[in-house]
Amino acid sequence: MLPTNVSIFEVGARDGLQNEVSVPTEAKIALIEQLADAGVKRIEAASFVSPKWVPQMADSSAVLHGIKRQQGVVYSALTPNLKGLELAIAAGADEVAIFGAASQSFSQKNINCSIEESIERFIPLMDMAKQRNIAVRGYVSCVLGCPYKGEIKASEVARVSEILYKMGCYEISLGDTIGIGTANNARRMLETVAELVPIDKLALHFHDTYGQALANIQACLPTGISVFDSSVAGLGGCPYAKGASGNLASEDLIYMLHGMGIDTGIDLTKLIQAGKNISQALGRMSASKVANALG
Ligand SMILES: CC(C)(COP(=O)([O-])OP(=O)([O-])OC[C@H]1O[C@@H](n2cnc3c(N)ncnc32)[C@H](O)[C@@H]1OP(=O)([O-])[O-])[C@@H](O)C(=O)NCCC(=O)NCCSC(=O)C[C@@](C)(O)CC(=O)[O-]
Repeated sequence: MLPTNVSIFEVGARDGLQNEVSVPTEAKIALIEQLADAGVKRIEAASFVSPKWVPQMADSSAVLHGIKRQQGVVYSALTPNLKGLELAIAAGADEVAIFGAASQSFSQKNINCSIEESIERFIPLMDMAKQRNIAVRGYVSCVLGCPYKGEIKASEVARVSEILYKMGCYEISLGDTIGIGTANNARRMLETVAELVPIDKLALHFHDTYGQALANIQACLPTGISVFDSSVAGLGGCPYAKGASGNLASEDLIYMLHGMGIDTGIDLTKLIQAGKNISQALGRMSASKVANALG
């Protein structure tokens, strides 16, 4: 059975803008406020990682301090370690996310340590988050393939996901970092992970590099999965996955879901405008087909 409503986790301001030319802090703040105005309830707004690694996110504290917050909206931030968590708390993040990978090579390139070392690094972060009552989301990258290693076993994705879940992450977002998956293997991977982590604790985070993200989501919907990450205007990519395009465009996802009678609580017209505004600030066309067709 298909869900009647789903939750959209908007990652454009983080996953999107981390891989675009730097945009002014004011433009990031305007984007986040416009997303909230469009009815988006979960917004990844910042990333407290090393500014040497990802300079585009160096103004994360100013972004979180600068936004006018809307009640009922959760503003989240990426945190790779304890230092990141401390900075995120000081900036007023409502929740944070840790990020691991199902590929050793990607883990090394992205966070400079092995999968096992990353888990060790997350332990004090999880302890402090618990003490401070901050919810933690977990990402697993490379769930359908790795830019360095190639094929990734679904059993490895399930293993890492279960570890993050058991450590206390309230939700595990499964990242097809390079957008390489196709419908049948996306569904098989999800079903394998769901043997170890309840389906209502999982989210899908599909990049659209090969134009497969919508088809993959549609193939996964009958499993009962109901949380999807997407990026307004299809912003972004991943700095440690060369050639990866942005996440699935939120406008395209919402158009499809509404067309299927699945509610998201998001005003598509306002969302398209938010996407147009940030695309303009970046000096490029939106990567959303729906935004371009309706605009
Ligand atoms: C994890 C580290 C920090 C390890 O980096 P490292 O160099 O191994 O760490 P370190 O502990 O030796 O620290 C090096 C320097 O960074 C500083 N530092 C250390 N931590 C922080 C922090 N939190 N905030 C600010 N500064 C920090 C630290 O203070 C030190 O500064 P220095 O003494 O040289 O001046 C680094 O590898 C890093 O920042 N990586 C982040 C890479 C990244 O952001 N990737 C993109 C996000 S993941 C993604 O997009 C995938 C996802 C989630 O969307 C899902 C998908 O699509 O698959």
